Amino acid sequence: MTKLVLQGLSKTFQGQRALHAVDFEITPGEIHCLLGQNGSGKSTLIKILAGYHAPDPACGPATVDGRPFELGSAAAAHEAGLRFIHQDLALIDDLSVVDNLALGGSYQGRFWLSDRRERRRAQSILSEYGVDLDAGRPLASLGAAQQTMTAIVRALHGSDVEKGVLVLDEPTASLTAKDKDHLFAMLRDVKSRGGTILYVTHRLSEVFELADRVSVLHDGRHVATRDVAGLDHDRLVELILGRPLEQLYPVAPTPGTDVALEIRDLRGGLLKDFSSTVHVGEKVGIVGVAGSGAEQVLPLVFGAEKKKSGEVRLMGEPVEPRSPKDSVRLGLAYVPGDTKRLGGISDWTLRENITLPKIAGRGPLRWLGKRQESADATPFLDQVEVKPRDPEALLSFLSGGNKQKVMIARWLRCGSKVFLLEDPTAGVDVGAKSAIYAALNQVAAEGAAVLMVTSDLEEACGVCDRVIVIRDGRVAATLSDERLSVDAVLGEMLRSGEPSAERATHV
Ligand SMILES: Nc1ncnc2c1ncn2[C@@H]1O[C@H](COP(=O)(O)OP(=O)(O)OP(=O)(O)O)[C@@H](O)[C@H]1O
Repeated sequence: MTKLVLQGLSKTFQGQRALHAVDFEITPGEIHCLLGQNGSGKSTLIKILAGYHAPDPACGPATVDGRPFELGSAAAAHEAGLRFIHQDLALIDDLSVVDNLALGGSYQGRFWLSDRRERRRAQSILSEYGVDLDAGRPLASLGAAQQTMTAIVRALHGSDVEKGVLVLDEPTASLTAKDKDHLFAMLRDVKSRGGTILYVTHRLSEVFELADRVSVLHDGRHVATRDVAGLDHDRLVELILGRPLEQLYPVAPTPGTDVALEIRDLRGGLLKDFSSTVHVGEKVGIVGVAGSGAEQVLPLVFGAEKKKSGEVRLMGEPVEPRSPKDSVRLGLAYVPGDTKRLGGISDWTLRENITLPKIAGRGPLRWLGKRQESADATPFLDQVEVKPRDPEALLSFLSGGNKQKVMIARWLRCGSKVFLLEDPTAGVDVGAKSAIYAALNQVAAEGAAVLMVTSDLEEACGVCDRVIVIRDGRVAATLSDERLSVDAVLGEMLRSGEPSAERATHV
């Protein structure tokens, strides 16, 4: 019995094969994970299914429940019962949640639209799925996690997902642990009603938590399909990388004692009070559920958002960055979580994107030479394993994870004193994650301080010397050494009530 079958699926972009004759099938009622390194072709496969890309000519037939459907046609995919949550969510920033939920479906009013009625209806749809969100808010004003939940509700609502296939491309990349649990409960519910799910992720713990089977792509080829029950973590990593991975978290240098970054009584947005210090060579993590204020710390420190009060000192000197340009000059590097909106420039080359914050001219007139810029950018592309390794490639042609690696490479090149990173490895494959952690160790060993907000608690505990938990806008706990574990961090994140000043351990 098969639900979805693809045969001999190929896709070529400008002479580059992204998929090579992929045969792939899913059985009804299963949760099937599609895995592979960055650039291995997962999103391309999904975009062909969704009708966003046409496949190469002469591909074999695709079927759902034995019935052929036309690949490369959005209407045919919808008709066949396929529903999608894409990596970029496919929502419209300028519209409200109400209007985004109506996209591709319909409003309630048949002859005229009543804003109040549509809003009430959208609000009740959100609460039906347990999503606590004001439906009237413009999408652009929501955090990444809330946007993802909006896209998920839109895909689930009003479609007989149990009859078709629900396809999710890295839905948890910007979700906190609590949102992820919420999403998984929704997916298990879909499965219990007979639904079939195709799920792309780089978080291998999710595979063991959720999936029945996995399929692995490598350089556009289908290399394996396995039952999850017969796999362990190392074997799965080996299937994805084509080699064993020695160590995901490389041994870190011991932090120094000098203070690199000091933050005192920082307030702004949802953040009510945040104080901490980060030492030279230290890596400090910040975690919190969505809406806790954790996501606000780095933009406030960097000057990307205006703080209400508080002081930031860099190497002992008070700094008051008025603009991101100011912050860069002062030695702060910032990789925002939402790199789609705040990161690179899509129609620029990798060379231009990497050299953007600090353009190095040569000679007395500071001439900019393409060749010199390329030579300057390439070692950083290599350090975090960007594919393609071509400084002249356009950013828009890179896979999601490779775009993220370019943003990291950009800041590694700047030789910054303090790195402010939001979900630095979101969407990055397990091999490249290890390369990014090694690069962070290297900048730390050279004396930089790292402050990172992450939704991946294993990463927080594996990479950071110390993890600060934010709850209700305040520091609830700081965990390090033997007190630092995923369970302890999660426990502090989910504890109810505002943290009291006495309980919070400020360091
Ligand atoms: N529109 C495009 N134009 C040119 N090349 C593209 C385009 N989209 C994808 N590619 C290339 O196709 C290959 C597969 O990319 P794809 O996005 O499918 O990878 P992926 O497995 O989803 O990666 P990730 O895990 O990073 O999301 C990559 O080499 C990518 O650079």
